[in-house]
Amino acid sequence: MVAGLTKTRDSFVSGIDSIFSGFSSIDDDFYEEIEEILIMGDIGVRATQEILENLQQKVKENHIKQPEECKELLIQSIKEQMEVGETAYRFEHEKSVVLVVGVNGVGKTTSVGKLAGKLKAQGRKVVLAAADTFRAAAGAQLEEWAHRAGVDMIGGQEGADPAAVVYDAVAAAKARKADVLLCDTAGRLHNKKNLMEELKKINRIIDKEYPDAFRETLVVLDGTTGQNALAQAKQFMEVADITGIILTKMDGTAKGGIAVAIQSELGIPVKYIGVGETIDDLQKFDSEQFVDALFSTREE
Ligand SMILES: Nc1nc2c(ncn2[C@@H]2O[C@H](COP(=O)(O)OP(=O)(O)OP(=O)(O)O)[C@@H](O)[C@H]2O)c(=O)[nH]1
Repeated sequence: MVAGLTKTRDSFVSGIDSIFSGFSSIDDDFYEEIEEILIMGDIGVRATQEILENLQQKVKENHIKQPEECKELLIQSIKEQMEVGETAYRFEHEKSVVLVVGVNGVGKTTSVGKLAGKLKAQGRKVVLAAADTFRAAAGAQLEEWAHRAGVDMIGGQEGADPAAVVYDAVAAAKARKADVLLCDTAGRLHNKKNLMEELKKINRIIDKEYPDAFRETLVVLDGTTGQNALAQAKQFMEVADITGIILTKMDGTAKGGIAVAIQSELGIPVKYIGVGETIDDLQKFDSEQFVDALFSTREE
């Protein structure tokens, strides 16, 4: 878990450790330094405030006097900020349809491929739907991933109706007795109304043709874009009923704290993080492990 988060961890650990060793008493300056480091790590203003309030309360309750003694309490406060319910991964174990949305370039197709590989490795039968028919290469790219993951893919011609692709894919998933149907859908945000209509149409088809399937809609966000990822998530929430987040490229950023910000601000769990370009580089997002990894000083 530590692997892939090195950049974020390095910026966090050096900053946080210098506060704990650099202050001799717990005062306003001490809390301001912590605040600055959390915000620099892209944890976001709101989450940072909540974490700090929680920390201050813990310091009071436990009659803590020394800054070094605050480190564990800070880790605990961040973990509490990030707690996710047990049911977050229900779709992995049930007959389900997963719609994956996200703008071009964030790593949507790659994430669908990785998720297919992960589910296949867990013994699930997966069918992919290439419902991003807007871009010529998208289908071909997903086909490569289907091959890599060893799963079937249903596609359509460039410019085909994405809902028609989903219709065919639902039929295939039923016929092949698939456990999970993963749909790579379009993510054009410049025309919100069209995108909303497209997603509605896809949802109507699934409701009608596959009513007993559990439903999940994941938005893919590029973790290196920091607060922009948060803004993008908000826009997708306006057009779809988002149930989870895949945060990609976490290996390429020192601002992994964005995971905390997104989850706190939106109230939607980060379910996976991407930490590289290969099929194995998708991890289930475990907030406890994530926070431990951020604060770990272990060598890899
Ligand atoms: N380092 C790193 N690169 C990633 C990760 N996820 C995706 N990428 C890379 O990001 C680039 C874009 O990924 P795609 O999957 O093509 O992105 P997309 O959102 O599907 O975009 P389009 O295919 O253009 O619609 C590719 O070069 C991927 O290899 C990740 O977790 N870490």
